[in-house]
Amino acid sequence: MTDPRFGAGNIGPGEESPGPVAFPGKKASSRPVRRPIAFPGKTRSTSTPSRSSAPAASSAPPSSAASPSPASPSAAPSSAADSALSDGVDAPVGASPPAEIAAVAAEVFGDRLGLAVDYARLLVTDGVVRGLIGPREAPRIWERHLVNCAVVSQMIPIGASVVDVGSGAGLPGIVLAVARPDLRITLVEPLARRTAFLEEAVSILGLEPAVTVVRGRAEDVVDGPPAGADVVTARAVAPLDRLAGWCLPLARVGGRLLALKGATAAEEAAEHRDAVVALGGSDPVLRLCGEGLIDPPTTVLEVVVQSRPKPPTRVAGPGRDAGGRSGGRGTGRGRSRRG
Ligand SMILES: C[S@@+](CC[C@H](N)C(=O)[O-])C[C@H]1O[C@@H](n2cnc3c(N)ncnc32)[C@H](O)[C@@H]1O
Repeated sequence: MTDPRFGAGNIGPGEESPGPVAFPGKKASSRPVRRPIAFPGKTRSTSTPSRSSAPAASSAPPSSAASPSPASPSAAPSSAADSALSDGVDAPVGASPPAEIAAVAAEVFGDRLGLAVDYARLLVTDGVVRGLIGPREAPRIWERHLVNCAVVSQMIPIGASVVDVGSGAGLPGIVLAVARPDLRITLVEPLARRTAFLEEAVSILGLEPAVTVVRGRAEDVVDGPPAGADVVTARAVAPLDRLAGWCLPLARVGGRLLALKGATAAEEAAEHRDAVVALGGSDPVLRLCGEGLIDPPTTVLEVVVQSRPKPPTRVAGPGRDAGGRSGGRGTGRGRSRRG
């Protein structure tokens, strides 16, 4: 079944090679790029909220905390953006999409824009207060984080199961869950302080039961519920070789790792190609997401699982058993780790 929001060209999770998924009103723009890419300087100005008061300092829940209220499905994107922008004048910096990115935010989040606003508000209030997001990120939360992550949704088939490794404050996992209610998403994060925030965010935003939070390291949860995923995502977690060692075992054969990378992605792909292939992955392919929407587009290294990867190598040491496990069976709930 296809979701009209993401274009008729989308395929089901059982198929091997995903066609790019179009955003409403956009033709699909993801394409393989096998050479290093020159990244142009940003032409969009970093976001200056059109309305703001003081820097985020409140831990107040979002306006629609108990029952998120996405913009009306019938509303046109521009209407949704206008509605999101029409919060009270005391809205914290970054809570609403700044004017220069409002139309793009409306396009990528569609009728879930209101929910995205609720999540942005959580990030720039609680997320900043609790040290999960740097205060300097608040004014650019939409451009650098929310939209930047949401455009990766064009590479994820309808109804897919997704594991987001190293979610931190929910990037890209919660963003994808907000943009794509058809996905089943497991957020894997080892640090207690972060999983506490993730669990609260999932509850506040009403993302259950589609989103599950698992506390643990990716290499330790491989025998648990996240395994066998259609797609594994990771952003700013580790170099590609290490990431492949952790993430490929979490995906089914034919499933994919989507590693959100920066400007040196092509070099990283070349450097770690042999290690990735030795782990059972394909040649990494560099893809650009959100072309025509954001500048620069989001850079993703895509690795398809070709054969069942060997279990991750674990090193015995303090706090780890002979198999290298850091304890428990992966969910890690209840164990005390530095958060
Ligand atoms: C730099 S943060 C990035 C967080 C988020 N993905 C983002 O883009 O904002 C890296 C995250 O990876 C987590 N992490 C580190 N090693 C991990 C592992 N082996 N398995 C799962 N998560 C891990 C860290 O706890 C941290 O939350």
